[in-house]
This record gives sequence, C-alpha cells and structure tokens, in this order.
Amino acid sequence: MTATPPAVELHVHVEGTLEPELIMALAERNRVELPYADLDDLRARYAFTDLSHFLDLYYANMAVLREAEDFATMTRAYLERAARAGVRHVELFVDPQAHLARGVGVPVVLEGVSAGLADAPAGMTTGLIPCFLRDRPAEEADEVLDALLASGVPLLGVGLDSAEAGNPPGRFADVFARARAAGLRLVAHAGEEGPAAYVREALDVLGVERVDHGIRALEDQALVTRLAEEAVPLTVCPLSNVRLRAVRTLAAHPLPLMLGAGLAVSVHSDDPAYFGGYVDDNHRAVMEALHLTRAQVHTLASNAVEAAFVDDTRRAELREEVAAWAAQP
Ligand code: HPA
Ligand SMILES: [Zn+2]
Repeated sequence: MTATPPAVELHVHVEGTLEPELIMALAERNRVELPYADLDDLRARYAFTDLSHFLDLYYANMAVLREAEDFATMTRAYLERAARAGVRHVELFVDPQAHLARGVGVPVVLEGVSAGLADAPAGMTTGLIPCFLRDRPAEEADEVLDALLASGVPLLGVGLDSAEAGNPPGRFADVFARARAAGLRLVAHAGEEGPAAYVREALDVLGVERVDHGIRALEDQALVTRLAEEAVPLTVCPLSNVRLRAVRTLAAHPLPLMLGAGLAVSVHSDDPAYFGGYVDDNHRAVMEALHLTRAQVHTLASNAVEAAFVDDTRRAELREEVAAWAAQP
C-alpha cells in the first residue's frame, strides 16, 4: 500500500508553510532585507536542535509578511500544495502575536489569511484557528482575543503554541474561558517538549477539546488511560518530532504505541516548509518507517475525521471518502 489516505489536516501553522522560495520572493516584493546571502544560505539553517531553535527562524522569516496580500499569497500557496496532498478539510493555525510584535495588526493578518482561504480548491473545506503565544503575557492574549472577536472574520477556535518548556498552559485559563463563552472551539499544544502534566493542565484548566502533539503523555500511564477513555484527539506530527529532536528517529516514533494504547491519534504536518513534508509526506513516512498496517492507517485517517470541528453533514462526507480509500484493493 503506497497511496496515502484522504487527509483532514488539523495541525498546520500557516506561517510554517512559508517555503524558502516564497520567503525570498516576498522579501523582494516588500523590499525586506534578509540576513541570508541566497536560497542555499537560508536552507542551510533548517537543521534544528530543538523547538526554540526552530522558532527563532520561524519568527525571523515572518519579516517578509507585511500586507494582507502577503498573507493571502502564503495561504493560497499552501492550499494548492494541500490539495495535492489529498487534504479534504483543513483547520489552519495562525500566530497573530508574532505579527503584532512587528507592527502588523490583527485585522491585516486575519483578512489576508481569510481571503486566501476563500479561494480554497472546490470541495475542500477550511477553518481558521488563531493561537496565543504561550511565551508572551496572558494580558496580551486577552487583548488579542478582543481584536480577533472585533475583526468580524469567522473563526473556528483558538489554540496555544510557541515555546513550551517552562510555559504551562494554566496562565491562559481566563482567555480560554472567554473564547469558549464567545462560541470558539479550544485546542492547545501540550506534551511536545513539555511534560505530561501540561497535557493534564490543558484539559483540566483550559478545557481543550483536542491536544496538539501530546506525545509526552506516554510518560504518565494514568493520563494515557484517561486520554483513551475520553477519546481525546491527539494531533501528532511525526516529521516535526524528528526534526525538533523530540523523537530520535522516525523508526523510534511512539505512534504505534499510541495506537496500541487506544489513543485517538491522527497524523499531521505542523510546519511543513520547515520539517520536510506536508501531511501526505508525513503519512507516507510513518507508513514506511513504522510498517503500519492498512488498518492502522485507516484508524489514523478516521481519527482525524472524528476530531475535526465540522458539522454532521461534512463529517459524514469525510467518513465516506476515508471509507472509499480503505475499500480500494
Ligand atoms: O511545532 C511547534 N510547536 C510549538 N509552537 C509552534 N509554532 C509553530 N510551530 C510550532
Ligand atoms: Zn504545532
């Protein structure tokens, strides 16, 4: 079996889809001086030692995003690639605070990304999930939530990302409660580099409905039992885990253990332009390196469908597409 399943992409950061060529093109369009001699010099910086090392480059490269049109261009480029990856539904993360810090306001970011999403290929459904930066003050997240709600741009939910170690989710309890009261769905990165305790805290204090990554939950057996019993979706990003050295090699990835424990895991791409692949590449990589059975890949694809923030009609369509893939000889 080589074909990857129809994908429901629930863990992808739009700024992490900014390919090196597009970084260079936008730098030229906006006359932004980058500290790289050329494309090869930029590419040479993609060997990361950990999450923070990656985030330094990820935030630095955002300097090329100035106007709403830049955000739309980036989003359209992603959707085109996503269609080729077999993506049928995507819930896209965006980091408004990373742009605010550079003087680019929340409306510019949201209007640009949502204009890009409006051009999604026929049949692909989309949603937008702005994330708060956990290494910034909770008060700033509060102000950003006000700006998000005032923008008038339709949002699916809010998330929490950026440097995890030493930044537990609990500080964001109030802003997440406000987001929930405003009708937004809640997710958070937890257990990527941070401990299993952060996964618990994301569930109990923030009340998240999905956990992004969650691989370190495996260090706490009682938590694993709970996650399985409550069928808490975990959006796992295998190529990201290897490139950020959360996992030593793909062959040593705990995905089979997670499936074996009955966890509601699914496979996603995180920052595909930085980590060596989109969601199809991630599926292909784990299928090969971990020798997954067709039934296991079917479970991963079905878990993603069940974890999506879609209505019953759309979920039924997505279920059918995955079933049709599984029924192929
Ligand atoms: O992989 C990630 N982890 C945490 N924050 C992020 N923001 C973009 N990518 C990531
Ligand atoms: Zn992520």
